[in-house]
Amino acid sequence: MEDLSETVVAADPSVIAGLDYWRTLPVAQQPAWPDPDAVAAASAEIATLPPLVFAGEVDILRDRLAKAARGEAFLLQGGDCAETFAGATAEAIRNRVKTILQMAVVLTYGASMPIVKMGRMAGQFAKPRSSDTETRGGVTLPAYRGDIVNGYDFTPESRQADARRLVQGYHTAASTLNLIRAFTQGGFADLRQVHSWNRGFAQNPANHRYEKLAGEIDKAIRFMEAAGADFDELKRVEFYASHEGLLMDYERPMTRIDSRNGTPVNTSAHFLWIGERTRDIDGAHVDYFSRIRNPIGVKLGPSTTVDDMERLIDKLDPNREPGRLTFVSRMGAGKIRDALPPLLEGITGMDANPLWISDPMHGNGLTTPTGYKTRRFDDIVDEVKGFFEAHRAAGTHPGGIHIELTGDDVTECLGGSEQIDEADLATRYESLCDPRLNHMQSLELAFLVAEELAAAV
Ligand SMILES: O=C[C@H](O)[C@H](O)COP(=O)(O)O
Ligand SMILES: C=C(OP(=O)(O)O)C(=O)O
Ligand SMILES: [Mn+2]
Repeated sequence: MEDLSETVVAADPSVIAGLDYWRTLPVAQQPAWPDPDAVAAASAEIATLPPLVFAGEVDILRDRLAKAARGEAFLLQGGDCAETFAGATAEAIRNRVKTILQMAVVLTYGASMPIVKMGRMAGQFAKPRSSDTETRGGVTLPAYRGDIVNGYDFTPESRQADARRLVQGYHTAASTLNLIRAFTQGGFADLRQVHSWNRGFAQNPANHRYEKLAGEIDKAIRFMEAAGADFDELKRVEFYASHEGLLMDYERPMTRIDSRNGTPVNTSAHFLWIGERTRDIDGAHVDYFSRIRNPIGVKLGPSTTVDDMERLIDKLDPNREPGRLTFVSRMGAGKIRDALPPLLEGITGMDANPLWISDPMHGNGLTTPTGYKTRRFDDIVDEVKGFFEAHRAAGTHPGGIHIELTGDDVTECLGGSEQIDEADLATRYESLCDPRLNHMQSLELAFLVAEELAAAV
């Protein structure tokens, strides 16, 4: 009979102490909680709740990302800038998952390469801000820092940080992830459903192009099935959850010890990234993330020096473990061709193997005279092109893209073949933070990236 008993390894006390070392360091971008006892109680409650992801899944993802770093796969990471509690509806979650599945099909088909699918979903609730406050009509209040911290309504009550939101964040992440798992494990993501993922979306040129491609895939599947191939393996799709690891009063209590080997794993998401504003090498975030086993990302903006990058590699990936470290380049279309090549060259002598992905969103923000935060689709495309060019020149692998998107027909980014202009932004602008590509713009971008990828492999 099979022995089902597990060897349970307890954590070394110094490992646990290390997980709290960040508390002695400068910690950027945390809210001013008015009631520290309530925060301590919420964190203690979260620490007793079940993990949202398992250490074994995290390890599989690390292998997938290692493949992407070697140029044998490509990471597609996308979702809201700021998920909201009210936005965690079945329809919105389904539309986002469908959009990512459709983009992944376009990329797989165009580049004949496995696509690692990952949502900025099920925990993307905390936001770093440029300013601690926001002023409207002469009134100044704390900035909105994401639903896990405070409310968006512009009143003193709503903008005050509220520790009860930490626990609500956990439960909203749990129900979102539950639905994602149902969609991706229950047959909905089966490649034989490739047509149905397009149902319900408005008809437009990108959809039309997608339909054509789906028809070709359908034909190929029917041919292979007739020839005896077994496609049941395609019923389930691996789909990973990720968010910015920002809010320490949430991330620390979600950290658990893997009983199989005594190492700490953050169980709030498979993958977490450190933002551009919190990647200080001597700061709390980098220290905490250096101690957990999940694959992690670091955003790199245009001011990043080779020295910054090298110190991050040594601190976060001292053992040069394949799949452990992802650099998310977010330079801006006007800067990437100057800012990325020195980093790609600088790394050659380091025996390091990070995955490089492009976030073409965060370096391309602009505010219209009417006050909308937006981005131009053309700048986004141009930055992606600059990212591929830099890798081509350096002989390194362009390993993925990181996109703010939604499956809904919002009007938040300018351009695309629908030609959204400044006046259109008011029609359907729903993001509480940064502008997202809508469904059609997301598909269009996928077709463009597929062309770049096909040329790169
Ligand atoms: O994704 C997030 C934003 O880029 C970040 O929160 C900064 O936004 P802000 O300049 O509006 O504060
Ligand atoms: C805040 C974000 O990005 P960055 O840290 O690159 O500015 C984000 O991804 O929403
Ligand atoms: Mn954002």
